[in-house]
Amino acid sequence: MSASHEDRPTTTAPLLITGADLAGTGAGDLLVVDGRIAAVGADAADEAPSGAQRYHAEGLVALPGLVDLHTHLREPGREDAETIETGSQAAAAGGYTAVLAMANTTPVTDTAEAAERIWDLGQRAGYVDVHPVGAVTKALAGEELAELGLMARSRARVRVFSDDGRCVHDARVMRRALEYITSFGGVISQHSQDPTLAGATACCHEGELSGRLGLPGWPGVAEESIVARDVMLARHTRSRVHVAHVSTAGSVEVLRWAKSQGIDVTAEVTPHHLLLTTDLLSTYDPVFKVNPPLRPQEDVEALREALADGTIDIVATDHAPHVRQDKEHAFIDAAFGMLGLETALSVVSTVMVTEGRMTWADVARTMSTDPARIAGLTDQGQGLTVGAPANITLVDPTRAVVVDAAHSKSLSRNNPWHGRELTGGVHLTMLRGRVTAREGLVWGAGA
Ligand SMILES: NC(=O)N[C@@H](CC(=O)O)C(=O)O
Ligand SMILES: [Zn+2]
Ligand SMILES: [Zn+2]
Repeated sequence: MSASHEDRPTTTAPLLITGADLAGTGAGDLLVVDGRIAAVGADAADEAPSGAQRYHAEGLVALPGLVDLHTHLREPGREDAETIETGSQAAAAGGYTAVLAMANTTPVTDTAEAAERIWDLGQRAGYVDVHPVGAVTKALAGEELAELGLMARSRARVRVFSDDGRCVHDARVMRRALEYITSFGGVISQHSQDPTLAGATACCHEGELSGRLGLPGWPGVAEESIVARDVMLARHTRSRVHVAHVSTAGSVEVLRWAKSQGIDVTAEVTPHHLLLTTDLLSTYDPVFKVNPPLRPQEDVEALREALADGTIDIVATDHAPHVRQDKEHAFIDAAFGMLGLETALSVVSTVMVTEGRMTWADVARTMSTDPARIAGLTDQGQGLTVGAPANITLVDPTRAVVVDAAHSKSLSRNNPWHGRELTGGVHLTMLRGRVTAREGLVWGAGA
């Protein structure tokens, strides 16, 4: 839980963060005054008022606060698995300053009131900004459009709409939704899974292994055919679609083509699809059961390449907490989903930066600025620039991290990274100049 005030750098006074690598552009200083970045780079120290505190960040990387476009917080309805408070704590500990909370709660976030309540609870907790994602269809039933316009015009300013957990399968409904959101610059985030090709029981990549394990398969084409359909619908409607949790090389090919045609499509990949493969299922451990399923190494390689070359725009966690009673079942009956907020940066650091596929500037783009831009956020993702809100994440790029599921801020323990050694970890997170996390301790609005 939270710690005493003494452990927390006070930030009411101006703060000079010295010597950090500024998002991969070289070492410099950051001056934070009144919750904003007041100066950046070599002259920041000259501009610091005499009373400014110093925070020595030599050897660390400073990133703009991370933004997660795909989080499940389970409140309202399943507060035994996660609450807005605990999920926000996990997010802050993981270097995030904003998350988008998916709509598949009970009840579903399909009204302006429901969306405003989530935003308010997030602000009250005060660890990260919690932006509600609005449902595309009422109760995620896939039939009638939800109150998209009312949610957009509400205090919650909803811009991202998704039936995530379910695919908007009816092409006519998807078309209507895409048409509707153009009036306020929204985006539909699609869970691409054709339920007629991969139904509710499909729980494993369809291939040699699914046959051997006797588990119902989920073929890549169930994803790829929806991605292909949706980019054509986006072109037809001159609207904007975002592909959630891309998992196959075939989807990457479709995205590459769609982007070459100027179609307004963006896409995300999860940390688990960048590192874990389907053969982990040979033990039937349900912690590795997720939608879409873990895929073979060829797909993982294609996803890494696509993230590095920009075909896949961003990394999103799909943090999906589940209680033991829902997860610790025979594989076929267990819930889909795995935790991700606290480990995402370490996984990306390990797979993409340490192994030379991306720079820290790419991490800033794929985990902060671009997710914020896709979500239409106005108070996040401006980068480390003068005048921007001081949303800053300090990363120790060489730290050896051994993941321990027991030390999570999440209420749930379905952590597929338990026991793994990763390179690079979050040192400190700051939201509008206020430290929200440092070395695993977290502080909210009330601290
Ligand atoms: N990813 C998952 O396996 N599960 C998600 C839903 C989803 O993202 O499809 C959940 O809500 O648990
Ligand atoms: Zn999904
Ligand atoms: Zn999801």
